[in-house]
Amino acid sequence: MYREELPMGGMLPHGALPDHASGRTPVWEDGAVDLQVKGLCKAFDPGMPVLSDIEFSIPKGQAVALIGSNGAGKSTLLRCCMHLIEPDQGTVYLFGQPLQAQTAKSLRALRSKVGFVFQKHNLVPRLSALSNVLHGALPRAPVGRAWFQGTAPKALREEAMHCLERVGLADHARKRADHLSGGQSQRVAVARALMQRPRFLVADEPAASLDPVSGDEVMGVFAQLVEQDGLTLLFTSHDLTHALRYAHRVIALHRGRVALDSLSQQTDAVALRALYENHHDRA
Ligand SMILES: Nc1ncnc2c1ncn2[C@@H]1O[C@H](COP(=O)(O)OP(=O)(O)OP(=O)(O)O)[C@@H](O)[C@H]1O
Repeated sequence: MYREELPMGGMLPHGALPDHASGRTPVWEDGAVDLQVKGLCKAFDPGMPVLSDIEFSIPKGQAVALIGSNGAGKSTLLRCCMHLIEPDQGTVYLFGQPLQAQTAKSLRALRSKVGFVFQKHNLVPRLSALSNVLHGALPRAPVGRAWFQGTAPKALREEAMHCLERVGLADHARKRADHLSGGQSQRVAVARALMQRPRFLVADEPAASLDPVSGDEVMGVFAQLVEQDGLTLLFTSHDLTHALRYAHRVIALHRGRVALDSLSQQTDAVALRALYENHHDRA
């Protein structure tokens, strides 16, 4: 059902992400686990838990949508998963490594394999799209001011162009970031994340500030990267339709707890929608 509904402008290859409606889901057994969360709890104020007993694992290559209403704890969970903020309890394993046991240097090394994309793309406005993409190489390449004025090594510039091609923006490489549309800017942010050569993409509401067509284009780019490059994807969204369309698996948070997980509950699209809307009504 959802396959025919994809309004992707041809960006998602036919037969790409699994079809919740048909119940056809890939087998994820015995593969590497990129992210494992065990017993995670977080409160910003004493006695006011924002996240309680969160548990899930994401195998390599899986696309997971984290959905929930405002204040459900989605962004806090993403940040705890990458140790951008410290959980109060629980353990997070990234690529099999427990994050709380890492030194600052080894944490940076693990995180360098994760490409982040946020709702606000945070591009440098006066720099070109290509220069913004080059920023993604900074963790692995020597930094130089002149770099961003066009003297980055040829190999890196070619790689950045390739990243722009992947998001359909090679023609806009020389355009200043502040002359791009919101959807184009977000795709440049995805290209910048790709320049990190990530294994895992994490996106916090990447389509929330975009119109529906641009939002679908950005999500289609993510879907293509999952399908073609085998990248793992974790994104938050308020939009159940996006979640069903662009993720293999949907995890819904409700008041800081996992209220449903489409993988463990083997829920089809109709049941998932009903469950989610039921949770919303009770929120
Ligand atoms: N730094 C912080 N200090 C105090 N409270 C915080 C902080 N960050 C988040 N919160 C609180 O934690 C709760 C969950 O917020 P979070 O941003 O994780 O939710 P969300 O599901 O991402 O919401 P939205 O969809 O609106 O972005 C909210 O009540 C929020 O006020």
